[in-house]
Amino acid sequence: MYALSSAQMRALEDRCAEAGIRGFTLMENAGRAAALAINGTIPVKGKKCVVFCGSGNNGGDGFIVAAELKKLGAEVQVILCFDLPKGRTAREAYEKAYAAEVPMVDLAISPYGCELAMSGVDIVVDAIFGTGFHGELPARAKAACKMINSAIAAVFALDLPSGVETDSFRSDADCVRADFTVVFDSLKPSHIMPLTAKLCGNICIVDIGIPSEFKENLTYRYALVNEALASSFLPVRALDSNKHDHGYLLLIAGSRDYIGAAVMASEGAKRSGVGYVCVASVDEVCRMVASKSPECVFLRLDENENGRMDLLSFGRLQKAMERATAICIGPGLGIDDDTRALFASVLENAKCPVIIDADGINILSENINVLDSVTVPVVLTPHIGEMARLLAVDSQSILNDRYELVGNFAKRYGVTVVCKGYRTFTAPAAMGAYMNTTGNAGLAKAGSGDLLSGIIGALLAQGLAPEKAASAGVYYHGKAADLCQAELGQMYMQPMDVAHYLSKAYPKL
Ligand SMILES: NC(=O)C1=CN([C@@H]2O[C@H](COP(=O)(O)OP(=O)(O)OC[C@H]3O[C@@H](n4cnc5c(N)ncnc54)[C@H](OP(=O)(O)O)[C@@H]3O)[C@@H](O)[C@H]2O)[C@@H](O)CC1
Ligand SMILES: [K+]
Repeated sequence: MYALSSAQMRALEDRCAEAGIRGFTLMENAGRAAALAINGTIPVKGKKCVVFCGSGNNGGDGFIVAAELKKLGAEVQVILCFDLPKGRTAREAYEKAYAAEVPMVDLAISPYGCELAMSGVDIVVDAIFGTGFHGELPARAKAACKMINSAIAAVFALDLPSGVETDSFRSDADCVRADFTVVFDSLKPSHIMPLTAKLCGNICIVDIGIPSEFKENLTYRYALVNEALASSFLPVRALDSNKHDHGYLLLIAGSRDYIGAAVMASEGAKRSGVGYVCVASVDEVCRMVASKSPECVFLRLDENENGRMDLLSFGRLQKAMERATAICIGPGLGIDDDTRALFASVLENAKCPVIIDADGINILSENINVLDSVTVPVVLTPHIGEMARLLAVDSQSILNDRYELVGNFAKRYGVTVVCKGYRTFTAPAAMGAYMNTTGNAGLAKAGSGDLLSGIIGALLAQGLAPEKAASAGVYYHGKAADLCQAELGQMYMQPMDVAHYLSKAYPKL
């Protein structure tokens, strides 16, 4: 499911106008559909309803809702938060409510009248601001939002809760906290981003008469990754295919101190459809992976005095790199001069997509500009702490502004970034974000990231575009964790258990 930005919504409105569909027709459709959605949730007949209207088109929708709710038998009042609408379309809507004899009270002139209107209210409709809102709520709107939030009533927001920005995921501290949001035509980015999504309550999307063909060629900026989208990204397995048709993942992972990372990454990879998993590592790691995954092939590299891969082995690695259709580097690698040089050589010589995880990310953050000379697609899978290191800021700054910071980083370096954490999201090199909908706190354990990098690596190796491999990988990793949690519980579950549940998570092809 995709979301449209406020600019895209405006462009659609313009396109409708060019096609002879009046703004007022869309507004009437929106208001009627919203009134029906409200009545479908809580039958309004005999109920006391208050509609807070702003002076823009969101307010215009509010006037239509007020007239429609009255028709449905509700006892309705409008609270005018600002001056009467100046725009022609919203003015027409106001006149409709006036003609329907909906009582109106002005917040600036009669605060007491507004309090009276709100006493014993059952349903509140928030039509103060919609997609036009930006910045901070003006004082009068703050007062209105406080009245809405303190009412013991069901709160329905029209399009967006007032005080929530459409595209930036910022919201005013006093914004409306809705129980339900009636969304017009399409989701907007803030409906799906976790911090603002929780302000919307339950979401109901209604058709307002914008022809669907107008949306066919839009470049979507934000996508909510659900089963339908994730499964549409998965590779198709031809009936007559053989192992060579399904890719060759070269997994450069592990060291004497971090043997398990390669075990988990290879487990994720081999359970995700790839034809070959080749593990390149020191002898002890190869032995351990072989004992768990006899299906893998191995490239044993010399071990240096720190128990890490020795740069002198790089010649042998290069041969495997020629064959690889994707490379995953980083899990359990450790950091020293050899692994730094090994990492730099892999980036320099890779001819296929590369996924960089864990210590690969830590090495990269020492000199992020090496990405400027990389010509193959790159996927990075940092958690918040690693992302902070990549951006050289503190973790709290990332948490405050993660979509913008990570999105700008992905664009600046031309890489796909999987920013891991609560509601992991994937920022492609182009623009926007894929918001994940699966996963739980049982994944907050060492090894989960290794498993994920193996899964994404396997999907990349099968030829998926980086943002599709990353967002589908994150989705099925999270779905497997949700299935695992349901049977084993968050305390007990381990990444290797999650790998087992991939069998139930992936669609049966
Ligand atoms: N797209 C469609 O097809 C359809 C859309 N419809 C409806 O239109 C809604 C969008 O309407 P809208 O553009 O008039 O903006 P709205 O949210 O009512 O705000 C009003 C004005 O407030 C202003 N403003 C902003 N921030 C402010 C601040 N901090 N403090 C003070 N003022 C501030 C800002 O003016 P600005 O400051 O930018 O000059 C803005 O223009 C949309 O959500 C949906 O409900 C439907 O009718 C059906 C068809
Ligand atoms: K609103």
